[in-house]
Amino acid sequence: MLRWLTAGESHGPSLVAILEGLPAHVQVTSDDIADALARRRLGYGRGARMKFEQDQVTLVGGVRHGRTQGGPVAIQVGNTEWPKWEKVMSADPVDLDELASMARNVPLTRPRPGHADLAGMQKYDFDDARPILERASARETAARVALGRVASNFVEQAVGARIVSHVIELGGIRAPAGSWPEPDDVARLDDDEVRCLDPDTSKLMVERIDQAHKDGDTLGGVVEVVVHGLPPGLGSHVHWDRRLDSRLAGALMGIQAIKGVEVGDGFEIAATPGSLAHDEIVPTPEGIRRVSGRSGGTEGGMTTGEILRVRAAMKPIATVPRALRTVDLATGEAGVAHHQRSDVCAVPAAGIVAEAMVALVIAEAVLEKFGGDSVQETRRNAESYLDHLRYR
Ligand SMILES: Cc1cc2nc3c(=O)[nH]c(=O)nc-3n(C[C@H](O)[C@H](O)[C@H](O)COP(=O)(O)O)c2cc1C
Ligand SMILES: C=C(O[C@@H]1CC(C(=O)O)=C[C@@H](OP(=O)(O)O)[C@H]1O)C(=O)O
Repeated sequence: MLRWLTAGESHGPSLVAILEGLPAHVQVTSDDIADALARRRLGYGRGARMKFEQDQVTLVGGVRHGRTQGGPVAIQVGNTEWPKWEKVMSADPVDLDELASMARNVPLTRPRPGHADLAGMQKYDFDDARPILERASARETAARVALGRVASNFVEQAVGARIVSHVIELGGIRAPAGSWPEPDDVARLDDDEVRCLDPDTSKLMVERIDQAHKDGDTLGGVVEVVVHGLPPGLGSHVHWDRRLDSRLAGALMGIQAIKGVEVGDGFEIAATPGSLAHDEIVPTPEGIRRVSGRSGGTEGGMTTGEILRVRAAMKPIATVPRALRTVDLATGEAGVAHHQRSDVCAVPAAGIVAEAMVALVIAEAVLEKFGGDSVQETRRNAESYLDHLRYR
């Protein structure tokens, strides 16, 4: 069983993440993880914080000389902004008079519609949104991306599968259907890119972000994760919680601000007649193949061996500069939501987080199917399964 956990706050000293259950000999370095984190930071539309804050990666357990050892992998992602927040976010008690005088510590009592502020304050009994937003913040996704990189190295080394993503919709602008990124399309973005494959659509998306920025507004969109090279038979039809599509949907929905998930052509398939909705199966010189990929590479909750494709819809950022109506919980009066700064759009970053979540789910499914205490054992088991497949 693969288990993982993250801890840490947005303005804390660091995030920490643990991945338990991975075989030995998975090759991974702190540079690999730093590279994945750099991909998450970039993309047009992110706020000022992405420019000055740095992620500092330390592999603190489970890896020796660039290979996992079979024990839990522990990763720390330090935050270079910590010194500015040391008092406000101190784990130990601090002088309350000094704290009260700090601008950074003004109690946040005007909860933002769309963020975790109000429900969290009600549930956890706080009169300040700070303790809620610190953990709700998508800063935590840096820890998931760090784990996702370890998981995707394992998946690639065990079964040869590669995970990539792209932006297919942003601010209501949709990329032309039908093109998917290739396994090597994992380059970092330039500052003015949105990770959409179509250059003309990219340009329109960037303009849309500029317009939203000018208007004091924020944007959402849709990302698609594509996995190349999976064997058939990961996941299972036999029980709801073993279906791979169900597990992928849960993992993607667990990303901050994701409000919808599709597998393959998802909702569009619901409006298509059955004669056109499914992926017909044909014999080819290379073996049994599907002529199309509408199902997104799963049937019966199992991978089909074709390209896996899942989508996640991200709502617009909740910290809207043109602030939304709320209630000031300190006075009970109507007011507008607190706002200091925010991303205008974080859809390209969400794609990288989605890759990480998919990597963790696939890594778990690979281990369930093939087992192995070393990555070479997993690989042998996977090769043997493929060699003995009755229908290929
Ligand atoms: C990569 C990424 C960056 C985000 N940046 C912001 C941000 O700058 N401001 C904001 O209000 N929400 C941001 N969010 C979304 C909030 O974290 C999210 O809306 C909040 O935690 C409430 O959770 P929910 O939207 O799932 O209900 C971001 C989400 C992601 C995935
Ligand atoms: C720090 C990150 O994202 C943050 C996620 C986030 C939120 O509310 O989710 C709000 C913003 O932080 P702040 O309110 O401090 O400007 C983002 O910058 C990150 O992705 O590393």
